Amino acid sequence: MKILSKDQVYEADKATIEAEAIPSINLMERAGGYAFEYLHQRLQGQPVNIKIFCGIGNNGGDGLVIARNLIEHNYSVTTYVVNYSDKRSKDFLQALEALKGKTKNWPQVLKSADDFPEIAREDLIVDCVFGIGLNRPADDWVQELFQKINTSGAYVLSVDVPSGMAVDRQFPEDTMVHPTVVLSFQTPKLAFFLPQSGKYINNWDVLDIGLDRNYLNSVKTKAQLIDKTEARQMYRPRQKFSHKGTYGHALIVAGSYGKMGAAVLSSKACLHAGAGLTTAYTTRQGLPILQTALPEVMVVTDRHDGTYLEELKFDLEPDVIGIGPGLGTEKATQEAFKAFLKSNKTPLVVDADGLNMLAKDRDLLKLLPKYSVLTPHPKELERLIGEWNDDFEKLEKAEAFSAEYNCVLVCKDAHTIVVFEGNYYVNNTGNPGMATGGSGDVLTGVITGLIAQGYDPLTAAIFGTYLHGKAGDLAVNHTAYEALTAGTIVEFLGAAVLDLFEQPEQGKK
Ligand SMILES: NC(=O)C1=CN([C@@H]2O[C@H](COP(=O)(O)OP(=O)(O)OC[C@H]3O[C@@H](n4cnc5c(N)ncnc54)[C@H](OP(=O)(O)O)[C@@H]3O)[C@@H](O)[C@H]2O)[C@H](O)CC1
Ligand SMILES: [K+]
Repeated sequence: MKILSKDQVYEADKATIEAEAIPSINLMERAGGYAFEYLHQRLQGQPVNIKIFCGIGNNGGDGLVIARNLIEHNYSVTTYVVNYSDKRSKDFLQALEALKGKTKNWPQVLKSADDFPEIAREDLIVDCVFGIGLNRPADDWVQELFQKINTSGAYVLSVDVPSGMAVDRQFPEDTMVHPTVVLSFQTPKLAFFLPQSGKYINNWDVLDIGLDRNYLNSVKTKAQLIDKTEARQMYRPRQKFSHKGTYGHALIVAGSYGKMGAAVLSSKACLHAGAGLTTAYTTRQGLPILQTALPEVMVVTDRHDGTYLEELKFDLEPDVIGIGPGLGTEKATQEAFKAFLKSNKTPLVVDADGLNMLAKDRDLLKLLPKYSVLTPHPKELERLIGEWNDDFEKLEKAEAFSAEYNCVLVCKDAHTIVVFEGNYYVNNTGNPGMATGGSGDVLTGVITGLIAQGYDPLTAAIFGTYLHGKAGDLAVNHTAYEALTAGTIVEFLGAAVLDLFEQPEQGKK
C-alpha cells in the first residue's frame, strides 16, 4: 500500500477537486460523512456521550461535519472548538455554518485550560484538533488538552492523524493525542510506523474518501507498506521439474564459543526459507553441535582449534553468504573477515557481529559487493550511520548510507524498514514477542535462503522481513509474547508461506 507524503495528500486533494469539478467543501463533506458512517456502524445508536474536539482548520472542519451527522442521528454530542488560532479555514467556516443551520447545539469555544470540560472514562472522544497541517508544536494550553484526553482513559478516535503528531517531522515527545484508533484518510502516514510516534498508535484504519484514482494509481511514493498483498506478489512458486540445485547453495558463516546457537538458528531458518543446500562455516568446536542439531546442514570448519573464527576460507562456490551471527569481534576474526571481503565476490547478507566489524573498520564497507543486504538493529544501525536526533533524520541517514555503499539496509524495529535507492519498504508484520535473542539470526537465515533461491537482494530483504514477522505472528497464537522464542519463529516459517494464500476472514484484516 502506498504511503503518501503530506504534500502528496494535498496534491491528491487538488487532483480530486479538479477531476470532479467540485468545491473543496464537498470533499470535506464526503470525508466527514464517511468518518461518521464508520462511527455509526460501530455505535449503532448507543447512548454514549461523544465529545468532539475540533481545531480551526480542515481537520476541525471534518470534526464539525461528523458532529452534524451524529446530531442528526440523535447521538448525544458536545462539540468544542479549540481556538488555537484566528485563521479559520474557509471550509471550516462553511462546515460551522452548516452545523449551526441544523441544530441549536452549537460548539463551545475553548480559549484556555480554564475552559476545558471534564472528560469521563465512559466518554467517546473524537479528536479533530490538528490534522496533517500541524507544522509547529502546539501551544502549551493545547498540549494540556491532549494530556487531559490521554489521562482520561476514554476511548479516543483520532481523525486522519492523532492531533499533535506531525507527519513529516518529529516534535518533542509526549505532545500528541494517544489514540485508541486512528481513522486515517486514504493512506496511512509514515509516522505511524516510526517508534517515536508509532509507540502511541496501536490501531489504525484507512478510510477511502474517494480521492482521485488516476492520481493515486500514478503517484510514486517514497514509502510503501508491505502487507500480505504485496508479499504474495513477491512469492516465487517452486517448479515441478526442479532439484536442490535449482534453489541454490547458501553458506552461513556464524558462531563462536557460547554462541553456536546463532549458527544453528540462522542455518535452520535458511533451510526453512527454502534454500536447496545450506552449509554452515564455523569453528571446529561447532561441528558436533551443528551436525547434531541440523542433520540437513553441511558443515565446514576453520582449520584452527580456537573458540572463534581465525580464518574464513572454504572450497565451495555458494550462491550467497549470510555472515555475522554469533561471530564475536575478536581481532583474529576481524582480520579473517577483512581478508575474506578483499577477495569475495559472492552476494552477502551481513548481520550482528559482521555489522559491528564493519562499523569498527569502515574501510571494509567499501569492500562489500554491490547490493549486499545489511540487517542492523537500532544499536547496530547507530554504529553504522551515527546518532540521529529523530526518526525522520534516522531514515535520511540510512538512505544516504545505503546510497553511499550501494547496499540494501534492513533497519530492524517494530516496523522494520528496508531502505534502498531512496525508497522505504515498511513492514507490517511482527510483534513484541519477537524481541528475543536469536530472532535476528533467524531473519539473516531467511533472507540468505531467499537469495539462494534466486530472489534479488531487495525482494529477499522485503519478503524475508515480512515472512519472519508473519511467522512470529502465527507462532504467538500458540504462546504468549513472553514465551515466544527464535526457535519457534523458525518452526512457523512454513505456515507464514502458506498464509500468503489464505483469504482473510470476513471483517478481519
Ligand atoms: N485529502 C484529504 O485527506 C482531505 C483532508 N481533509 C482534512 O484536512 C486536514 C488538513 O487540513 P489543514 O487545514 O491543512 O490543516 P490542520 O487542520 O491540520 O491545521 C490547520 C492549521 O493550523 C495551523 N497550525 C499548524 N500548526 C499549528 C500550531 N502548532 N499552532 C497553531 N496553528 C497551527 C496551520 O496554519 P498556519 O497558516 O498557521 O501555519 C494549519 O493550516 C487533514 O488532516 C484532513 O483531516 C479534508 O477535510 C478532506 C480532504
Ligand atoms: K486529528
